[in-house]
Amino acid sequence: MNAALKWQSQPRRESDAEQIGQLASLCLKLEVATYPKPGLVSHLDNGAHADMDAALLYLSADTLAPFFGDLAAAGAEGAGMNRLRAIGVAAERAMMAATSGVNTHRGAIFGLGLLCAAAGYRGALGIRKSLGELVSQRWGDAILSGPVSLRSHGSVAARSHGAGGARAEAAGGFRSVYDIALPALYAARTLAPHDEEAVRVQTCMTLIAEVTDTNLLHRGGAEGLRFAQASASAFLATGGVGSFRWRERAADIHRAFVARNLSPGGSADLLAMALFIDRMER
Ligand SMILES: CC(C)(COP(=O)(O)OP(=O)(O)OC[C@H]1O[C@@H](n2cnc3c(N)ncnc32)[C@H](O[C@H]2O[C@H](COP(=O)(O)OP(=O)(O)OP(=O)(O)O)[C@@H](O)[C@H]2O)[C@@H]1O)[C@@H](O)C(=O)NCCC(=O)NCCS
Ligand SMILES: Nc1ncnc2[nH]cnc12
Repeated sequence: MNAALKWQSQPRRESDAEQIGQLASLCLKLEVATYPKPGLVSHLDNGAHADMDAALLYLSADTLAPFFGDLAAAGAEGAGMNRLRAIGVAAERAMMAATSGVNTHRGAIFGLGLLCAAAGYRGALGIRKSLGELVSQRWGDAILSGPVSLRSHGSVAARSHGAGGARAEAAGGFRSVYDIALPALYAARTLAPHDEEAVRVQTCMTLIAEVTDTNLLHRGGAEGLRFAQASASAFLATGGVGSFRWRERAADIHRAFVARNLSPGGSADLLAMALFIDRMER
């Protein structure tokens, strides 16, 4: 792995907004520096994306670091959802300007941004609750009653298929991260000790197998989502990253997603959020 992507020191005081922002940005980069992730962009190829590559995702992650810091600072000051939303919208605008209009991290700005706000809030109050629980308790109602874009790919897919997407995930306290991703990540550290990239692949596959990812619905409909979930489940059922030649099998699945133009962008975001929570709640 690139030396620049190694963990720096953990935020010393959880209220240190700038460090929280840097950590969030680093988690986005670690997600990118993970191969094979089915259909997704990595440092090795662009997956099912004609308009994105790893350099663009790293640039996007760098652009977002100060906004994540601002969200942590706002959380520490007890900000309500309106203020967080204004910072989130400014971050989306900065991302679009930096990427010349490519949606690299809209979902991650939302989820990771709320977790940064919760980290700031938790540090300021000096309490020990989980970040997901804090997001749900402090901002959950406002997240669900806030404005919804009727035209976004996600909201169209959500309406057609009854999926909750990024909003329901956050309002519910990120159950996909706490109940799916983190247990997979901890178990993978036993399956593949000393190989954090393998740990991230196993966590990503587990998320794809279990989450209703609105990007998969948008690109492949219900059939695309079923194919993606079945492929990831089969990888896990035959030993995942603990099995012989797992890299080849994961790369085969990656190619099958690319051939079908499937990309689980929501699962990529949830992987980055799991890495963030793993560091912050250790
Ligand atoms: C709440 C918003 C995020 C609006 O969301 P939207 O209405 O679009 O609804 P969702 O589908 O729910 O999700 C948006 C993004 O979240 C990621 N995602 C998908 N499924 C899930 C899930 N189950 N749980 C959590 N997160 C999920 C996903 O983002 C990633 O994929 C994007 C790239 O994918 P790509 O395939 O390129 O997609 P497109 O560009 O759409 O299509 P193509 O043209 O390429 O085919 C990338 O963004 C990843 O991050 C979903 O896309 C939000 O916008 C909002 O309300 N914002 C306001 C700001 C705010 O309130 N902030 C709060 C404080 S920070
Ligand atoms: N690695 C990745 N590939 C494609 N879309 C993404 N959105 C967030 N991370 C992504």
